[in-house]
Order: sequence, then structure tokens, then C-alpha cells
Amino acid sequence: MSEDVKVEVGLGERAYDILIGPGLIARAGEEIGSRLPGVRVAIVTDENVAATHLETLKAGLDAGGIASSSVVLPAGEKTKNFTALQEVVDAVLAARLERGDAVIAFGGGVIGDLSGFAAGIVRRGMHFVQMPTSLLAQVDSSVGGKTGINSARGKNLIGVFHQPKLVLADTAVLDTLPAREFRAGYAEVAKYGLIDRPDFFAWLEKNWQEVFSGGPARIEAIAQSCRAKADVVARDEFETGDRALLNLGHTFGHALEAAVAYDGARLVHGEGVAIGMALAHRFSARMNLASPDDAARVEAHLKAVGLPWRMADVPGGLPDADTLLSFIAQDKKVSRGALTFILTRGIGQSFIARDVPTSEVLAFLKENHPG
Ligand SMILES: NC(=O)c1ccc[n+]([C@@H]2O[C@H](COP(=O)([O-])OP(=O)(O)OC[C@H]3O[C@@H](n4cnc5c(N)ncnc54)[C@H](O)[C@@H]3O)[C@@H](O)[C@H]2O)c1
Ligand SMILES: O=C(O)C(=O)C[C@@H](O)[C@H](O)[C@H](O)COP(=O)(O)O
Ligand SMILES: [Zn+2]
Repeated sequence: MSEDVKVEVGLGERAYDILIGPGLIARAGEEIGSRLPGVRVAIVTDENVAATHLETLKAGLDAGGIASSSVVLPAGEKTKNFTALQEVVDAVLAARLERGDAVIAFGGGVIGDLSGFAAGIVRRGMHFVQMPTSLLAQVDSSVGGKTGINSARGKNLIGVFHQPKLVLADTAVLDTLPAREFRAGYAEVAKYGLIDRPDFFAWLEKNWQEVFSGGPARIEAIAQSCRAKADVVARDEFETGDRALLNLGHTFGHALEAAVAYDGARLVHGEGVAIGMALAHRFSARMNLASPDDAARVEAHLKAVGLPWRMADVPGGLPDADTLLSFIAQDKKVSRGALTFILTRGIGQSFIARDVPTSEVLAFLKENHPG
């Protein structure tokens, strides 16, 4: 009898389970086979995850009678590109998988976004299973069906919504995740508290060390995050409204990622989100929407866990404020040319702010630019 935590993403005929707990990779064949009888799969993964966990997954699938092939890609954000997409599509077609077969995304958010996109376009949409192996992927990217790749003009600008059939988050696999990547994923955990769960944020302020060291607090934080995300996605699958709240910190953060040309040695996604959330709180205070004390509280927590929180924390310098603004102007929340940001009235009181004046954003970027 397994003791996985189960969270349901309530999307009607596209509803699916998220299972969270240790040992799920070894049980993947059983869990996938019972939901998709007779399925064959292509595993998409990266070099780091393949080195430590691919054999366990293959054995787990074998044990459930599921035939698999695999494609192993270079690790890191730069892999979210057309060349890698073509490689995945080609591998799936070469394996002669049918529409009723499945692509398994086995890795962090990069692998999840890329292979979900491939699954969404091959044969106009194949089954897709998320097996997230980074903290960020377990709490965020594996849930909700946003898939895609980057452009030099901006983050995630090319993609489709394509929901997985199942998410299997094996929490034991986080033991091999580098500390920097764990911290980066934690930024998306804190995000849920800052959006609309002030009690969760306060709990994290008290318990973050236990979340980092593993054990029940870590599983609790992952489960709370998945519940928070599943809730929003079930209300607004295609981001016509509330789902944009999940973008807290991303309007600034994505601009910073594009500005460093997706160079993970300088900035990974979760770090961009951490800086972006601190900036969103500071900008809200500057616009007299929230108290500067709340911005200071967010910055203090990010500092305490060792995350970057200001633009000056991005090593190697940044392009000027006008260039950063040009990336922000490519954000998918822009409507009829007007900027949309997720701003806040305080901790856990985020809201969607449409028609944010470009002049205010530019002035704020100049004030906060490290020069
Ligand atoms: N679709 C969504 O809703 C959504 C949500 C949040 C983020 N994202 C996207 O996710 C991406 C970031 O994801 P990420 O932070 O997981 O990055 P990532 O996929 O690059 O993984 C981080 C690093 O950790 C390594 N790794 C992963 N699991 C490991 C493990 N168990 N052991 C050892 N090494 C491991 C990877 O090889 C990589 O080097 C970004 O592209 C971001 O845009 C998407
Ligand atoms: O699922 C969502 O919706 C999110 O916004 C989650 C974000 O953490 C994630 O980084 C997402 O990929 C950003 O979406 P985008 O539409 O701004 O590219
Ligand atoms: Zn994100």
C-alpha cells in the first residue's frame, strides 16, 4: 500500500492526478499502465537526470510491461529551442509511437516544457506524462499544461497548452538535485504564499530549513504548492483571467532571463522569479499600492534562504533599462500594447494590474538598475 499524497487537477474530461511521494519512479509502470493500458512510451530526459535515474525508470516501466525508448538532451535552459524540439519529435516518430502512446517528460521544467510541446504537436496531440525531478518541476511546471520553448526575443514565446494525463513526483529523487537548483525551485514555492496564501508564506518563513533538509515539511510544501496551482488551473486553464496570478515575479524575471540569453551559469528561472517577486513588491510599494515593509519582508526571506533578490545579484552585468523594457513588452500578458503586471497590496494579496504605465516601469528599472 503506497502512502503517496494525491492531488487532483479538476479539468473535467482532461482531469488528472498528481501523485507525490518517494519511490514513484520504480512504480511508474504500475501507475501509468493502470491509467493508459497497452501504452508504449518515449522517455525524454537530460544528461544529468539520465546519469542517475534513467535505469531505475526503465526498470520500473519494464516491471509494468511498458515498452520504452529514450532520448537524452543536454541539460539547461538553452535546450528549450527548435533544434531540441525537432530531435524529440523525430525520436517519437522514429519509435513509431501512435497518438494513444505517451511521451514521458523525465526531468526538470526544461524537459517538461519541451517534451510537453512535442507531445502537443506530434500527430496533433499525443498522451503525455510528467515525471518531474527538480523541486521547481514538482511544485509548478509539471502541473497545468503550459508547454513551449524560448525565443531570443523572449521566454516561452512559442508553445501550446497541452495537459498531461498524469504527474508522478518522486520526492526521493530530489536527494540528487544540486543545492542551487533546490533553492531556485523554492522561489516558486514561496510564490504561492505571496499570491494569496499569507499563512503559507508565514509557515515557510518559520519552516524553510526543514523544507530544505527533507522529510515531512518538504512533502507538505510540495503538496501545498500543487494544491494551490491545481486550484488556479482548474478555474482558468487557458489564462483568460486568474491564472495570470501564477506569473507573479515573472514579468521582470523572464526579462532578466532573456537579457542573459538563458545562460544558466548566470541566472536560472527560479532565481529570475525570486528577483522578479522582490521587484514586483518594491514596484507595488513605489506605486503606493503596498507598504514598503512588505517588500522588505519578501527581500529578507529571499536573502535568508540564499536566493538573489535584486538586479545587482545577476553576475556579469545587465543590458540597460530600455532593453529590459523591450523584453517586458514581449510578455504574453501584454494586451493591445498595454503592459500587465502581477502587483500586490501586501503579503498574499496579489492582483492582476492591467495598463501599467510604461513610463513608471522604465523609471523603476532605471532606479533599480545596477549600472
Ligand atoms: N510550464 C510551466 O508551468 C512552468 C512553470 C515553471 C517553470 N517552467 C519552466 O521550467 C524551467 C525551469 O525548470 P527547472 O528549474 O527544473 O530547470 P531544469 O529543467 O534546467 O533543471 C534544473 C537542473 O537540475 C538538473 N536536475 C533535475 N532534476 C535532477 C535530479 N533529480 N538530480 C540531479 N539533477 C537534476 C537538471 O539536469 C538541470 O541541470 C524553465 O524553462 C521555466 O520557464 C515552466
Ligand atoms: O502555470 C502558469 O500559468 C505559470 O505562470 C507558472 C510559471 O511559474 C511558469 O514559469 C510559466 O511557464 C510562465 O508562463 P508564461 O506564460 O509567462 O510563459
Ligand atoms: Zn515560473
